[in-house]
Amino acid sequence: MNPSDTQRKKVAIIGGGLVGSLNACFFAKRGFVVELYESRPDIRTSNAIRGRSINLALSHRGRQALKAVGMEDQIVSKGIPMRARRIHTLSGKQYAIPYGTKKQYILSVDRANLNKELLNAAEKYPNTTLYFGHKLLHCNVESGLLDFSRSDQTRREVSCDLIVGCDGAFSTVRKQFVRQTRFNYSQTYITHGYKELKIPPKDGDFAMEPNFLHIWPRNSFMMIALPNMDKSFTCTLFMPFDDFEKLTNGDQVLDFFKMYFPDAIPLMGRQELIQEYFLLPPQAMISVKCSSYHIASRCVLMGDAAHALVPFYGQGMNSGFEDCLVFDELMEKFQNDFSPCLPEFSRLRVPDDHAISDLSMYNYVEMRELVNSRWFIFRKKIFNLLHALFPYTVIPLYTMVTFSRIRYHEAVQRWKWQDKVINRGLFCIGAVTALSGIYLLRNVIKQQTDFIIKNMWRGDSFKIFGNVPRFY
Ligand SMILES: Cc1cc2nc3c(=O)[nH]c(=O)nc-3n(C[C@H](O)[C@H](O)[C@H](O)COP(=O)(O)OP(=O)(O)OC[C@H]3O[C@@H](n4cnc5c(N)ncnc54)[C@H](O)[C@@H]3O)c2cc1C
Ligand SMILES: COc1ccc2c(c1)CN(c1nc(C(=O)N(C)c3cc(Cl)c(F)cc3C(=O)O)c(Cl)s1)C2
Repeated sequence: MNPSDTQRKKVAIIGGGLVGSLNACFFAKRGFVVELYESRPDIRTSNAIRGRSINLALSHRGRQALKAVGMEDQIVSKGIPMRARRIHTLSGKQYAIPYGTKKQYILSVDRANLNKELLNAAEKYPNTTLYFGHKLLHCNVESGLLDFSRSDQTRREVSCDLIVGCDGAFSTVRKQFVRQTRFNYSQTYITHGYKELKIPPKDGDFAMEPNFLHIWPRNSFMMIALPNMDKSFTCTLFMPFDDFEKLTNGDQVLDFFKMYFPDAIPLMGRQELIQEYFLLPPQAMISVKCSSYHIASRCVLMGDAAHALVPFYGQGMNSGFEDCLVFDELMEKFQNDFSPCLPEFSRLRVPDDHAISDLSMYNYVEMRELVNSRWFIFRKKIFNLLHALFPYTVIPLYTMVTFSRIRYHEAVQRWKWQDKVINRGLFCIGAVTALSGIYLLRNVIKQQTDFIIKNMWRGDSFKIFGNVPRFY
């Protein structure tokens, strides 16, 4: 399709969150007429109480998408590198587990600032218009008609050539897919919730080492902390709702933190901890999977609207950003023709997003229960040793996920293959060791037996048992 055609095509992006605002940049850059509709007020001007300075981990996939619209340097410059995990043990001992080489680090970025910068970037394109206070009520995919309710309670109907649903985990656009034949959908609320707490700066500086993702793993629950540009940390406490419900007053919260996160109390401040803790109820986490992501050549889902992940791999935004990048790569391949592009996007992206969804759920278990088990730590050490010896053959799963654009489902396949080889290798090493031990033991027993028989025959019993007093 030639450029003039794109200028006649209108793309309606539903949702002005992280993925919707990035998508607006991609489509505007291609010359389409872009209209972005966001139900909330403009976060750049509204005096909405700046909630927690919620931050996110930005990694390679997300950075590549930002790079494609010329935003990577601008966003990275406002991120804080995290070069390793810093594990806080119950005893107060801390140790670091590097993410990899000096070049392999993730970035802690401020969610609200990232969203504002992407909206500003989208708005700079003359062919882009942003509408806030526009909540999509219904969309007719066949006709391309969109029905909005506006903040002044009036209605507005809009038509477009392509609907891009970036309206998050509880997507209204996705609701239109349910009536499509062979559309599969599943959602799971996990039994854990999360609360966000804050570690303020101490004497004008970070209260902990800044260039780390801090983790307090405690089996059935855990807490993590990411650094902010204002030298504070945003802590996220993940715990079963049942356990949150047991902490109903300040004393119980303090006793809980004294028991499990004693080093965090002086950093947070006792009163501030209690105040922050009861500011909001624990938030739920949902995993959404669906397929396919498109309807004909008229509608496509991206980001959490297509695949909301539990956050235990830090890939929700990164995978949503990669959705935008993959779609743009396909638009390039198919010269902006929606007809081949949309089905190919679903064919490529559904297996990958389902793979990272499963991985995130698997990690939800692994990070809590296995991280303290000796076998788990032993295998991690073996894996890291093999990776050091064979860096291009044995690659840790999180390295493929976080520091490459290896397709998510291919990373899982490779990890399963590596895991099988290592397990077999460990089994063989174990078996050889056991057999060698048995063989050596057999020889020793045989020698001892021969020695005993030979000397008993000759009556020299003390040689057999050393200077044992003779009672007979
Ligand atoms: C605790 C936690 C930690 C996380 N940490 C990370 C991390 O470290 N790294 C990472 O990559 N990801 C992380 N994520 C995931 C990340 O936050 C999401 O994947 C990302 O925000 C998804 O962006 P989105 O634009 O698809 O959806 P959203 O951010 O949900 O945006 C959807 C937008 O659509 C709007 N909208 C909804 N309905 C309508 C409608 N009917 N009409 C108009 N507008 C509508 C909403 O107002 C919203 O602005 C985390 C998530 C959680 C919960
Ligand atoms: C703001 O709220 C949140 C909430 C959860 C996360 C993040 C930000 C950022 N997250 C990242 N996870 C990985 C990862 O690959 N794994 C396996 C990990 C998984 C867990 Cl749960 C963890 F605690 C550490 C690692 C780790 O390896 O450091 C990254 Cl790499 S970044 C999880």
